[in-house]
Amino acid sequence: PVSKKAKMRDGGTDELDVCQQLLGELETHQDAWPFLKPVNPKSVPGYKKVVKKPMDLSTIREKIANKQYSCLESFTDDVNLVFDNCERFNEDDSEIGKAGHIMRRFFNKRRAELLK
Ligand SMILES: CO[C@H](O)CCc1ccc(O)cc1
Repeated sequence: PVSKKAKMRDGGTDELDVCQQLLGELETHQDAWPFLKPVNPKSVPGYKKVVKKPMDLSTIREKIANKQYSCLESFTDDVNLVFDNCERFNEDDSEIGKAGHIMRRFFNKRRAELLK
């Protein structure tokens, strides 16, 4: 049987490449500014209580570097967590709320394009 290792990249783009490509595009998007670094719970009243699992793009970058994602799905779960947290804490028509919706739509579109 094909070993797990043997399934690894053969010059083709494996799932890790897709994660790194998508993360790079999210980090450089003009509306990424609310999501680049962890929210400082000391500077945002209520955030620590409301948002049970904080997540941001720099933490996702670190998790990729530490090989903490087993597949594109586990990476996608963390990206969605960023935008789900944003919806919980921000009105849809606020500056940050609007940025979250734009970024989520962009991610879903680019992920579909890269997987085609
Ligand atoms: C991704 O940003 C977080 O949802 C925090 C948003 C926020 C930060 C400070 C404020 O005064 C209001 C909202």
